[in-house]
Amino acid sequence: MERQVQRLRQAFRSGRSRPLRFRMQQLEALKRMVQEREKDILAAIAADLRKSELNAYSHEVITLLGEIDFMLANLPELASAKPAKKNLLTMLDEAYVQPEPLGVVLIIGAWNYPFALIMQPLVGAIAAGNAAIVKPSELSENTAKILAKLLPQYLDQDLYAVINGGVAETTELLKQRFDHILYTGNTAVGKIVMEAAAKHLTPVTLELGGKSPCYIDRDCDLDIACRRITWGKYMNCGQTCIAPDYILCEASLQDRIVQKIKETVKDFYGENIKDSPDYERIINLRHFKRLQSLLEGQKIAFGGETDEVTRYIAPTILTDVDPNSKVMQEEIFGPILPIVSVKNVDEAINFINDREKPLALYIFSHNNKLIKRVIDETSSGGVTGNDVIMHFTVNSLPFGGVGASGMGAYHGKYSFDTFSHQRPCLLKGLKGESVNKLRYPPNSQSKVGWAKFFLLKQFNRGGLVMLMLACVAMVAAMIVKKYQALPRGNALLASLAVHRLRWSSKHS
Ligand SMILES: NC(=O)C1=CN([C@@H]2O[C@H](COP(=O)(O)OP(=O)(O)OC[C@H]3O[C@@H](n4cnc5c(N)ncnc54)[C@H](O)[C@@H]3O)[C@@H](O)[C@H]2O)C=CC1
Ligand SMILES: CCCCCCCCCC(=O)O
Repeated sequence: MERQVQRLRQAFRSGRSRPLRFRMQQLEALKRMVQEREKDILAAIAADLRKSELNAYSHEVITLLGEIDFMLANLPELASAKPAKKNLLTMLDEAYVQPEPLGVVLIIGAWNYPFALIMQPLVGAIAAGNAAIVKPSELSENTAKILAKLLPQYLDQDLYAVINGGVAETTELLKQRFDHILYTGNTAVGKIVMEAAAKHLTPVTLELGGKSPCYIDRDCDLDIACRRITWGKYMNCGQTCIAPDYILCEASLQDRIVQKIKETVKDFYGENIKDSPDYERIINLRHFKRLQSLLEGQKIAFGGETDEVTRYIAPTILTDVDPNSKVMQEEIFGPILPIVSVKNVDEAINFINDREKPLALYIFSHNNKLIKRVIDETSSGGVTGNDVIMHFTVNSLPFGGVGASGMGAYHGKYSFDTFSHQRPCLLKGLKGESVNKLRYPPNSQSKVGWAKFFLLKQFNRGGLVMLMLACVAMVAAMIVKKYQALPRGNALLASLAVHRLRWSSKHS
């Protein structure tokens, strides 16, 4: 592994990944891979999650293609140097921020959207000019295999590599030095990743999980709210990091919500949910058993059927759920939807704030003021009002967690920034020592006064024009005085002193 990382580092040092043309070619190749090998990719996802090819395409390919197109269209602007505002001391210099690639980055993906969670960060890493190693989840083994097979066929093999394996291989990989790590997965492993990264002072983006609450206000169209919640909760069999984890609502709404979700489930998946091509399965037996144990002792208002052989768990609703019960202590990550009663929105806000900051927060209401209030008085990775999941699809919004749900963000411009260093550049000439004298020792009260003037004085547009005119006048005066042997710097300082005196009298 060490040799592999070294190989990538050498390729990165050759500078090959930096030119925009190269980055665009690699992104085009990635797009071609998705288009030409679509059938193989969808089949692998289908095999891992028992997902229909149509759903695999909708869940994992569409947003990825959007992300690649975004980068192709915006890369020249994203990668360009941005001029920076200057102060009086650097007025004649060049100041700009130049995004630069970080080096060799590591992307560790989770199994629940096994293709997108590797590919979408990879788009950002390539766009920003890095070399990258990707480590797909071993639990979604078919997608892991297809990634290892296809990526080397389409991408530069010295700069981009796939490493497959489980805990042992990832542990070994994490011993290597990377320039950034983007990890997607559970919080416990997130801590392991951060600890390993700390040994090399490697910055991390942690895309973690959590319990994303969904508050339904009394003043709301329940039909629409329940349809959207049913979609977001049961897609991918509830194995979505931003799925609404539980519902908070007034007790009087509970039965109507159950009824409406029940009807929607029938609309979406038919009478026999097991036969629906749109209803997935739990990834493995360990997660299946974990989910089964969350049902113990609960009041099941709908669903609850399970089948261990096929790892099927029916869309399930739990009512009158005790906030202290197990199902409310951990992220559910399955098709189980608890409803917890609260008296009003104040209690809902307190309920949310009493717990770890979630990855997503959903609020359903006709009342926009109430939605804004809940946003203002809580914290979460992201928010969607009157819908679920959809903020994930807007690539002008940063996607990521806060607090226990993660750190850093990606998607669109934010992916580019995550994998870049914003390098401040100030290019000065070798002239102007007479002014520089002011910052060289020995220091004096007068020099401090000048430093304050040069570094703190703010000019508005009019002031700037006046200063320019003053400078032109000074240069003219210096030419005239050239023969009087007055040092240039002194003439300049003499004129600026007028400005400084006026300014100092206001700021002393
Ligand atoms: N914020 C986000 O964008 C997303 C977050 N998630 C969260 O991920 C969780 C589900 O994923 P997991 O079950 O964790 O996926 P997982 O079991 O696939 O693990 C994630 C990655 O960590 C590696 N890993 C596992 N144990 C490790 C260890 N001891 N040391 C080093 N590496 C190790 C795995 O090989 C895998 O590549 C949920 O909490 C979910 O909310 C899932 C998808 C997206
Ligand atoms: C149009 C719907 C697209 C849904 C994609 C949802 C991905 C959620 C993130 C995750 O859990 O990895």
